[in-house]
Amino acid sequence: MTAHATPHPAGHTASAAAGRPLMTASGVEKSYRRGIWPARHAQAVLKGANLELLPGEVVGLVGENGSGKSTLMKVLFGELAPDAGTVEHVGRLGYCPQEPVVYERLTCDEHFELFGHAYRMNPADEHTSRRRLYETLGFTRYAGTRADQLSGGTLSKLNLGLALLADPEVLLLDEPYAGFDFDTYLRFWDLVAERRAAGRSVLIISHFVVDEHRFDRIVQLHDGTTHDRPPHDRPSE
Ligand SMILES: Nc1ncnc2c1ncn2[C@@H]1O[C@H](COP(=O)(O)OP(=O)(O)OP(=O)(O)O)[C@@H](O)[C@H]1O
Repeated sequence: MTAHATPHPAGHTASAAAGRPLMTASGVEKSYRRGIWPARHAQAVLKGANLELLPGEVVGLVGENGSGKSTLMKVLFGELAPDAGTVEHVGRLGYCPQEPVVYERLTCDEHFELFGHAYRMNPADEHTSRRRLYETLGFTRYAGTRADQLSGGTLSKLNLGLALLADPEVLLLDEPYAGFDFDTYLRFWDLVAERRAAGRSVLIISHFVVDEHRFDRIVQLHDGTTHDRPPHDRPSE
């Protein structure tokens, strides 16, 4: 369950109103141990990555396969501890991992109920949010279906819905729309636009150049460090 959210510390709204970053990562380093003895070695994936997410910003995280995008996102969410560096955030975090983390035997409704409890939402708010997510993402008819009987695309909708349930200040999405049909894909971007308008921050790992105009800013991960993508590398709109 912690794959999708963290509790809600006090004082989050004041910071968003002041326009201070909702998330700041500085000097993040992370290595993985690889191989078996005597060839065991550490592979440095992040070598001082920095990231700042401001209220109302939708930021794209790009980089070639294996550059460390998912690793950075896991560190931002707190699923992985960095070897060095700091990550701070304000308010609630929503996280949509690349591989859906769900309970096979629970229905979609039961997932929302469970996550609503974990977020300490009151049941009426949870129901309203759940209904809206079913409608927006188009999977109301699967409310009573168990996760192990869902198609890949519907599972992705549930994964995203759980990350959005509690209206998090910071939303971290790891390739969230890979399995979506075109209508859902467009509705996904409507949801993202709503979050921007509400002063929330969204970080999205994306491989699609055609989506780059939808971001306010693009951060590229290369050789373990983050770089702002220069405007001239962006496609014309
Ligand atoms: N748990 C792990 N143990 C060891 N190595 C790992 C682990 N997770 C990732 N790696 C390695 O770290 C590097 C970065 O992986 P990561 O998944 O963060 O990259 P990515 O940019 O998200 O890739 P992609 O675009 O293919 O999704 C890769 O070389 C990968 O093999």
